[in-house]
Amino acid sequence: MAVRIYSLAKELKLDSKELVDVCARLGIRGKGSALASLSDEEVSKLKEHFQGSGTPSAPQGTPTAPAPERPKEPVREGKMPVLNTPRPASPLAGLRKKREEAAASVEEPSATSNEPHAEPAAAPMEMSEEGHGPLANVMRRDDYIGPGNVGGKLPTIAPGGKDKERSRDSKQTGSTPQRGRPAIKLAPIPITEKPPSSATKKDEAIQKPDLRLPAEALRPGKTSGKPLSAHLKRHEDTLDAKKRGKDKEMLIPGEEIPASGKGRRGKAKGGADKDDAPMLGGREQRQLSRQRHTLRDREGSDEYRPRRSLRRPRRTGVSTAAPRKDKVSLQLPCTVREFSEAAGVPASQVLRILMEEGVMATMNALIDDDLTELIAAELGVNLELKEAVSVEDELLASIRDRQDDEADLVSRPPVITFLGHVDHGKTSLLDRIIDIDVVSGESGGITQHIRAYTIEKDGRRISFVDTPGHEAFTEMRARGANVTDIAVLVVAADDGVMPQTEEAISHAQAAEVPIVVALNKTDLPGVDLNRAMQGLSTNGLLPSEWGGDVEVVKTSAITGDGLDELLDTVLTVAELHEYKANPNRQAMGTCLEAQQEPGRGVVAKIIVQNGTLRVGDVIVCGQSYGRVKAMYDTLLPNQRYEEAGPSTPVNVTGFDTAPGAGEHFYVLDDIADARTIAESRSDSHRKTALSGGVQHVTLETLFDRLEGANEVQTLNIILRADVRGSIEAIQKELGKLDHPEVKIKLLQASVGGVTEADVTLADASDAIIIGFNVIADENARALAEQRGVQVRRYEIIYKITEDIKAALEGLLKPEEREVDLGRALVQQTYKISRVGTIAGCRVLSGSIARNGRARIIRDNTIIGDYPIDTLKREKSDAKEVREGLECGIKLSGFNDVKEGDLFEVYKVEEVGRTFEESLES
Ligand SMILES: Nc1nc2c(ncn2[C@@H]2O[C@H](COP(=O)(O)OP(=O)(O)OP(=O)(O)O)[C@@H](O)[C@H]2O)c(=O)[nH]1
Repeated sequence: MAVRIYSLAKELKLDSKELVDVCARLGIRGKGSALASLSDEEVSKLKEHFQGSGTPSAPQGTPTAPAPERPKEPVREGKMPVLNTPRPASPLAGLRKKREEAAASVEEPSATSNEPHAEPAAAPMEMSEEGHGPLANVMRRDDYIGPGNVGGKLPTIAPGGKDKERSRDSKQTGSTPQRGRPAIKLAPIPITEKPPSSATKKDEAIQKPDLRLPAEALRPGKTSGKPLSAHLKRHEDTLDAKKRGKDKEMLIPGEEIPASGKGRRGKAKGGADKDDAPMLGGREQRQLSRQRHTLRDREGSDEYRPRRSLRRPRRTGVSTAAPRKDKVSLQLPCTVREFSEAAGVPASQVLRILMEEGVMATMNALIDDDLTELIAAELGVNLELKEAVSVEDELLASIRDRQDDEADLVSRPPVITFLGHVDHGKTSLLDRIIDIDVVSGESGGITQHIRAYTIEKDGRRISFVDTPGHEAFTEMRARGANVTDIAVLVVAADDGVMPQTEEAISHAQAAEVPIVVALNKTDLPGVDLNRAMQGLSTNGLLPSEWGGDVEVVKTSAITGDGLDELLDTVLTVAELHEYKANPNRQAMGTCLEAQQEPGRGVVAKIIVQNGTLRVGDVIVCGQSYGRVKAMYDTLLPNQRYEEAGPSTPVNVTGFDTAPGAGEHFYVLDDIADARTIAESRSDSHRKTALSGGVQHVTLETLFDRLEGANEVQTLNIILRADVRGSIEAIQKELGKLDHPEVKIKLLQASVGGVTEADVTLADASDAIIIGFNVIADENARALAEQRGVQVRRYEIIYKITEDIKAALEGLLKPEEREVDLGRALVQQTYKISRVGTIAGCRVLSGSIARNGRARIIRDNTIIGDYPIDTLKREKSDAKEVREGLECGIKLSGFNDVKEGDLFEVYKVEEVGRTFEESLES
């Protein structure tokens, strides 16, 4: 089983990129990305490598000795002020001066690497005389505890005293015990690095303390959290108070004054001396002097107000970024923005990882499951997937999943669709059937636009859905609407089974509906019914009169022969299948088509599949919703109905917009719910469209589909080949492929080029198309691209099975890729002696390049593949000739070019691997 590099990296606790590098070093080729897969052999090789190198975290083969364990210190919880170096202009100028003096008098610390930051930082604050300086009360708070003694005894180092803790420490480390140091109280610092060994400590040069006082430490606020700023604030107030006189103390509104006389007030009253002044400097000092000035001017006046507004509000500096999370709960697929918000990492970081993987994305781009996993692995985030629960799921699940009681179920009319080759008589037969009904007086005039109607035969009702062809029938299936219960395959007795008959059979079989054959035009003289029956047998429909299980009814739309029998047969098949529904529930069904009609608004032709639809019902269908205003008969435009039961087609008005053909409709209780569902669908539809639409299975993605799937999967294939012999040979080869987890189902195998119908069928059945020695026509190619259907071309039979086998094992490696350049039609040929045949061509699409190769297509079949020898445009050599222009092409080694031949020009190139391709590498 292949394993992705990033998964293995995760397992080995390595960086994906590191593992990619190791792959390169070990000679494991083609693993340029963390998404690349590794075979079992490669995985073992890598694991062996890491085992050999001692530890996976040292892929270079240099095992690192584990750092000595330092006894764990309990870290106090809560906010830790990070100490940053103050700026010169800060009001701490005086303080800094004192600190420097203190630093000079204090011996350089020889503590461990995580200590010097905090220890000296606190020192200056304690440098006030006898520990009674302005900071003393702040720093004496229990919040500040010396390192190495957190949670234990406060390691107070009194000036001139002996610090027992430190002496002990010094003995251990071999450094000189320190004496006469000022009292130092330190805040605990979370330990982020392992301390160096004692040996390292000895050798380590004594460093100057790195003093950092953070902005937070200087900011005013609640005194408990910001000691320095609180101190400064108090200091200013002291000065103010002093200036205003002993008895006149100005209180700043909102400012708290400590009740205790030991605080700043006590000090102020005790006489703030001039030594306090240098504690302030820079901007604050200037502001203060201005304030004092004003105070002096206004003292005693009534309009006096403290000049608080002179101080600029300081920025809080609070980060608004979401905190980074270790575990992320996400619903996939998600956008870059959603991932970044959920994980609390900057989107730019996510985009950078994507870029490193060669994926250029934007904030709103959807990232698929694998990439999301990769990003999570790169960021060390644990990804937890949430089940997608849409509004629709919540509201409609109960309706959809509601199982009807057996007792509530009643028989419903079967829904019949007529399929078959063009001009074999589908419309004529249906017209005739309705004529019968008209004759019986049960239905009125026939409108040719009607595509769904119900008739009665011997008191039993039958509903017909007259889709224009099997493609429309399949189109409906592609949208998940299998409205048809029984398919009537119309085969003209004179023509027999034709290409479109074969297609129709495939479509009906893929839909897994019973087929009844109407062998039509039996009135024609000299028709060979046996030949038609033979054709049906060859295509897997063995007539019942030949011992098979397919009912073949001989009909004539002209004479009306066999029509009753056809209807009887259909009703019998329906009885066998027991189509039932519960008319006593809210209606659900499918929209067949919808259009905007002048005067009536949106008119949707719908078929009720279960329940009963009534006028006034709230209805939601795809991205449309509304209340049923009126219901009309599908044959008689003015015939109104109040309700429509199961299997009844009706024209409905009341939708806000025209729902799409094939969309399911549901009746809800609340119009607000209907609106919510319609809007949420419209949103998700837009999202899907932006992310490139639905992706069908491809041989490259087949393996991914199999991974993690519990049930046996089916790989649906539509085969097109040049001759029937090829089909038989390929069928035989495919039959040999036996995989426990995958069943290969050949939905259709026919001769000729790939058509739009094939693509529609592949779209509806999630199939891949294999073209053997044939190509896809222009429309089919465009449709396949639009629908995301894979069309693979082969010229060697065993290569097909080889590729499928490789795809099943997840090892399909397209090293070379054919890039289609353009197509040119041969309009004239010129034979030039000693040169050969020159084809005068017109470029139909794309462009023709001189370094390309051309496949020669004659009658939809590839007859050869040759490199372009010469490309001329108006007598001069050309490198490239674009669409719409004429040119002369001489092929190397092929002179039998004929007018009407098509050159399909392509080039083979080693393409830089796209994401999908890299999945299988
Ligand atoms: N002799 C004879 N002619 C028939 C019969 N059924 C249909 N036709 C003729 O065959 C032609 C094609 O019939 P349609 O009913 O249009 O065939 P279709 O299969 O609906 O054709 P498309 O809708 O184009 O796919 C018409 O000229 C019909 O008159 C039949 O049973 N006998």
